[in-house]
Amino acid sequence: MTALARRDDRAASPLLAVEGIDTFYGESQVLFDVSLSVGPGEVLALLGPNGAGKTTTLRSILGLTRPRQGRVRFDGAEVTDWPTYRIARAGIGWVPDDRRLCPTLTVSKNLAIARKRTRFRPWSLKEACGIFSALEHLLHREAENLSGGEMQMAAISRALLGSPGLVLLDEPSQGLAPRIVEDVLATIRRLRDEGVASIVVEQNAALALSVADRAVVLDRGRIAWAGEAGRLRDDPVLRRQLIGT
Ligand SMILES: Nc1ncnc2c1ncn2[C@@H]1O[C@H](COP(=O)(O)OP(=O)(O)OP(=O)(O)O)[C@@H](O)[C@H]1O
Repeated sequence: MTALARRDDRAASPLLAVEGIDTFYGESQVLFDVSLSVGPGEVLALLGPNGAGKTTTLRSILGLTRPRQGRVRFDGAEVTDWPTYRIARAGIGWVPDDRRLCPTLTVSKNLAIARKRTRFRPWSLKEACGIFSALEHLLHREAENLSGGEMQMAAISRALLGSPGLVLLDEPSQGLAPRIVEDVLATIRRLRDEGVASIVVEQNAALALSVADRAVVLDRGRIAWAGEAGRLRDDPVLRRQLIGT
């Protein structure tokens, strides 16, 4: 296959395709035949009640909890069996719900070790500081001394410095002051404008739907609903039925 044909192939298929995955913790099945896709620059809200399987879906995409059935394809390659570091290097960034920075390293060091080159757009430290103006003043602080909001800024910036084509954000608004939540939403919109896709897992469905193009709702490990985010945004009855909010 020529390089041009490969590029055409990539353009025609979704950036990420999760196809019929079943994921287990030990003998306990948590995901049942879950499928979803995300196009380049698209924002997908992944919603559902507590324990529905949202984080497990992100973990399955990253190879942290490997699906037993089904496939995960990213950027034209099947990555289902790849180790997590290779999936990250292919261009998937992760902002976990507990942020997971190295506590004894400075923010600057945390960001430096995350820096990667992928085939996607690179992000500089200066650009990250442009998005989160407070970041510049935090660079020399140890991560363990940051507030929740500061940690979130650092965790999102770390994902950006990995040059992602897709960022997985797990509960990005959790515990944040409204002003920082606004910065996080603005970042997701900026990523979309730059062609970087996101999957946003949120307890706050209204918040995720305010930036999402499409939404998928999980219920007890199964897809309960999938469609345009605007439909859920504009239909509080349907939203209550599906998510309980
Ligand atoms: N490490 C684990 N070992 C065993 N079971 C787990 C583990 N992690 C999660 N589970 C179970 O898997 C199910 C799905 O959990 P998951 O965290 O994916 O849901 P979630 O939709 O992200 O929930 P929440 O919104 O509460 O974070 C739950 O029943 C949970 O108890």
